[in-house]
Amino acid sequence: MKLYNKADDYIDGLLESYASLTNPKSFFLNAGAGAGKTRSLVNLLVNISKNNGNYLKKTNKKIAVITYTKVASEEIISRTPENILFDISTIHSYVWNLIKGYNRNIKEALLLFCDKEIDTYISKEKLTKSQEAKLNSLYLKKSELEGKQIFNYSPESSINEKGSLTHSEVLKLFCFLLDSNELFRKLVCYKYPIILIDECQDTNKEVLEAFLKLNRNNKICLGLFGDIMQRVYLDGKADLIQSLNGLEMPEKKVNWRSYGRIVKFTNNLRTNIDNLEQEVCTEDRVNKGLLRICLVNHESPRNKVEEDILIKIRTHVVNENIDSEYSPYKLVLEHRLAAERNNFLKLFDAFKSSKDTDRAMDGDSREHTFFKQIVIPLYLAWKANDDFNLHRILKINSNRFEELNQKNTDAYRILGNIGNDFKKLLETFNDDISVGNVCEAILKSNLFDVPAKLKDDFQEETGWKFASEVDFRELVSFYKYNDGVSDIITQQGSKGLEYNHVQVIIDDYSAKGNLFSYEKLFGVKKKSAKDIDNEAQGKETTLHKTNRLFYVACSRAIKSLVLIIYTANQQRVKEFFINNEFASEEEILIL
Ligand SMILES: Nc1ncnc2c1ncn2[C@@H]1O[C@H](COP(=O)(O)OP(=O)(O)OP(=O)(O)O)[C@@H](O)[C@H]1O
Repeated sequence: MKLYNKADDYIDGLLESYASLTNPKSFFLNAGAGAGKTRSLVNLLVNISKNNGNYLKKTNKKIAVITYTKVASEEIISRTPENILFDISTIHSYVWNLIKGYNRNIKEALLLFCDKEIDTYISKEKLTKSQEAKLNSLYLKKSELEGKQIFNYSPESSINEKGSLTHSEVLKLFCFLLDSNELFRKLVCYKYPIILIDECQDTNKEVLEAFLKLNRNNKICLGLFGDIMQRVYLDGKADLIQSLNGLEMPEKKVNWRSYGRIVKFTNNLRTNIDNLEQEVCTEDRVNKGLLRICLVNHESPRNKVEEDILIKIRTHVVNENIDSEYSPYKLVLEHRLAAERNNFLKLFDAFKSSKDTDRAMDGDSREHTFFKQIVIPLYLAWKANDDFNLHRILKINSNRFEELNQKNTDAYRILGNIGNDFKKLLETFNDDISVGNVCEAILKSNLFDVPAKLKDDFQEETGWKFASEVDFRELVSFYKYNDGVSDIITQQGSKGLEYNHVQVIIDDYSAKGNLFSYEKLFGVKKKSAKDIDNEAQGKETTLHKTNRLFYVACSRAIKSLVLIIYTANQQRVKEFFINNEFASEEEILIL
């Protein structure tokens, strides 16, 4: 039996005592990556269910568990028994379930928000053209609101149906009601005596403040789980630690995810920030784990460099018995870098040309659903010569079979026609077909309902107009990436996940955003005047944000971590790692 680190064994019992229904104590479990925060949260749910399940059922109370993503809620739901006792959801679903139906209050609040905004414009001496336009749109919104009785919202949808509440409105309404409506506040406290929030460092700051205030004035248990070093979204509360007066602050010390070398490296990334130092979980892991830092000239061809690194590290991993195989996950800064490596760059650029790139890229629109549910499976079944699946997809999705349900139909003729149209459709498929050609062929076949935006007038602002000219294979690759099936993921998107082998791709030169700058972090690029100014005022700078993202990405690794850094100054980056004692000479490869 390998000796394991017992330093945190007492934590789950402590949380259980805090989550008492008679003597609740609110807490913030602050712990580094891989410390088992999510595991402690799930254990707490199991304990609550054991200790208070019957009482909660009898009184119709529940435990609220708020996660950052839907995937995280699903993960917790799958690991939790007696789900009936818990409301496990994202913040948007949770707050909407609480406020929906309060139509009169919602209307009053929205009118109030509108009036406040109108007042700020009216009080200005002179308005610019865009401010005038905004003011007019507010008057219009106000008059529409006045005639509205029922408010709708769809938490999971990225498409904002006309007239439905927006994501930020729903959060704002919740905070407003919690603050101003005593009955609503009482209802929340009665229904949810324990409210647990995972990844609280990234929870919307207004909502978190509202919960903290609720906790100060009421007898509930607010349980926060998080790591301030892993705040990667701008919406989170930057001064979280300073606002936790009165909360218990247990800390977990052990890292249950990574091997020793990686734990040492990620600990180093926190020095001078909060000095949180983690311990390795078992004795046999202490001297294990691989770290390599590959410094590459930023003008080098990406594919060739990365292929060479893959071969080199694979040989090392296998020969040194670190693992029997090496298939790393690549963590990149932006979708664009993933597109370059996953063969959908033209499609990415097409989506980038749309008015709302995020929406075009998120894969949630009606057009995306059409492709994902029908067209891609058809194309893949055609490529695989899979007759069974081809006909299955046709049967499930084609509207033409409805004709068979009518009286006195000639089933033989109808099925014959469908078969002919399907055959013609498949004949148009080929390896070089474009997205537009596929849509055209599907429209012509009259077998499926094609969304309006994909019909002949491909609409420009959605990005589909340019996408129509792109090779259909790019769309196939895009959906693989979008569904998380590919081995490339963004650094932000990797939060909460873990992989045996990780390559963090650092390439400021291919990334187009300016929120992060690794070259500044490594001292290759000078800090901007704004950075220096922010620093002097104790405010957050690009360097802080980049360091946190770097920590999140590196701490996903279990057995090996390889940094591939494209830089304008390999020597300077080397000095950064050596001088800070982050890595040794042998761990750095200049390529
Ligand atoms: N006490 C434990 N014993 C064994 N394995 C554990 C223990 N605690 C956590 N783990 C494992 O360690 C890994 C990390 O746990 P978890 O995802 O809960 O950490 P986390 O603190 O939420 O991490 P992060 O903040 O990096 O997302 C998981 O594989 C989990 O199963």
